[in-house]
Amino acid sequence: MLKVVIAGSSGRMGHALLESVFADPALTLHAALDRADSQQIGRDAGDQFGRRTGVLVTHDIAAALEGADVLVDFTRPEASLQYLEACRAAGVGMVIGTTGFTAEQKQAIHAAARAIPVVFAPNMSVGVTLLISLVQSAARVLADGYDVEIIEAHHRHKVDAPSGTALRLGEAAASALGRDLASCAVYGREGVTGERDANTIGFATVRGGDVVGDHTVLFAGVGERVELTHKASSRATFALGALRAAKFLAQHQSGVYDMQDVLGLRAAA
Ligand SMILES: NC(=O)C1=CN([C@@H]2O[C@H](COP(=O)(O)OP(=O)(O)OC[C@H]3O[C@@H](n4cnc5c(N)ncnc54)[C@H](OP(=O)(O)O)[C@@H]3O)[C@@H](O)[C@H]2O)C=CC1
Ligand SMILES: O=C(O)C1=N[C@H](C(=O)O)C[C@H](O)C1
Repeated sequence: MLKVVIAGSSGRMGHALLESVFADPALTLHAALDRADSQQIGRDAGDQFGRRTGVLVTHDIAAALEGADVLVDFTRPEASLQYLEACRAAGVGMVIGTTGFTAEQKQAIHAAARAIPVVFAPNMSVGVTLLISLVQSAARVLADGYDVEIIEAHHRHKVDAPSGTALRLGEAAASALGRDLASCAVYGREGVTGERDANTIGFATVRGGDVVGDHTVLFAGVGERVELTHKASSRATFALGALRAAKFLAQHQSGVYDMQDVLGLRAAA
């Protein structure tokens, strides 16, 4: 049985992860972590599902990692980096689903992954992992005369924009087109913007209600458009992917992996 620690256990993804761990006989909940000031501290991690697990929610990271196999993190960048340092010190692998990292914070993840295995992906669903490959293929075919725009929609509670997935899709399109996303991205438009620069990749963000996560990559040419869309209807898809990543880590050495590695799609990318 793989012993899993869930960070951010009282969050939206924390709930989805706990449910998926309880449903998988190959996994056992080793510890559940939350903020020191969370009202969940000291309560049974199964309380919100009407079950008794014997695992009390804690903020003691070092104690939570004792004897653990993997930590799964869907929190905020500053919390993820604290968990990462503790995982590095304890020699425990980590699945990072959190989004919104700066370039420097991403470098810190790569540095820690010299010592421990890390799966780091802004979207753990099978569908988005496939979408990344489809976008790369489409961008190669539609390299000339097609404008690339990325549209994403999420629930009203999301704090980062554009979504990590939208940025990853933008990187996939940019690399297939031989561009650098940092210098060609346009994040929203307002006022007299002038005509569209053909070399840019545009991003548009929608926030509202309970949208789990929609992403469209639009290739707009003259006389036609190609739209590649993924819509998540349940967080279970992300949780199942993250737990698949946790099992993958148990078989791998140090390094940074993504969901293409976990799903064995790397060669096809
Ligand atoms: N890779 C993927 O497939 C997916 C990634 N995500 C990403 O996962 C992250 C979490 O999303 P979601 O579950 O909706 O967010 P929530 O806000 O619902 O949950 C975040 C959890 O992290 C905790 N947390 C926040 N800040 C800290 C901190 N400084 N120290 C310790 N714990 C902290 C929160 O505690 P508290 O409530 O007390 O603040 C909460 O338990 C986001 O970055 C999101 O973009 C989401 C879905 C899929
Ligand atoms: O915050 C969310 O909810 C999600 N965040 C991820 C992202 O930023 O890409 C993935 C998913 O779309 C849900």
